[in-house]
Amino acid sequence: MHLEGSNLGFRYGRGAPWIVQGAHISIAQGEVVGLVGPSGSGKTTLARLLAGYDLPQAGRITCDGRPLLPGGIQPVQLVFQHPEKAVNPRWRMRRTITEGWEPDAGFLQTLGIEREWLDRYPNELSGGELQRFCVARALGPQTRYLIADEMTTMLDAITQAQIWHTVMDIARQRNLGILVISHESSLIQRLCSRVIEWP
Ligand SMILES: Nc1ncnc2c1ncn2[C@@H]1O[C@H](COP(=O)(O)OP(=O)(O)OP(=O)(O)O)[C@@H](O)[C@H]1O
Repeated sequence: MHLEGSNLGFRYGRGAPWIVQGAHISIAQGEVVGLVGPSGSGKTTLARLLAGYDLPQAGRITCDGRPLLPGGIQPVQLVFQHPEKAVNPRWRMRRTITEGWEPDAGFLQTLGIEREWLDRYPNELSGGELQRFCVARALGPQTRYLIADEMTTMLDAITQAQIWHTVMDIARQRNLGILVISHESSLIQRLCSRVIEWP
């Protein structure tokens, strides 16, 4: 069982330079893989392809042997650096969190989400509080692979450690594959059993 991209090619429009070209990547179920590389080299672009946000113009992506399907609940979930861009500002957090699945109180507690935050709007939460919701939302029962693109970069060290501790626990229990994209080499070393140098 793998999340796999083969011979991937992607560019932002015809005539634009190829950002991803001839790329192969494979993440096994249960594996935690780091992806490191210079700024602007296409890591987020690759993450978006692997999560089905954009379609590659060349190559193919499979998740546990099957192509990613548009719409519906996705087995590959992507969490970005900026949670405020990933939520609907007009929805209270209860609606955002239950859009894809209904985590119980115990699950929310493991991510340090307080019950009264559910009635707030995104702009009434700190970045770290909001990112906990984005992480919770991404960890529904259908999730097989998580792509963490600078997921905790903007958080303080304690919050970062708490979130990763919980995510790694859940990943172990459910045998999730994780791709960790980060410029923080200490984080990558701590979490990952394998590191891909990009491009
Ligand atoms: N929507 C877009 N339209 C056009 N070009 C884009 C778009 N998004 C990204 N790019 C360009 O694609 C290239 C790769 O960007 P990407 O965000 O994938 O890099 P990255 O490796 O994740 O960078 P960083 O480490 O700084 O986050 C950059 O040159 C960027 O300017």
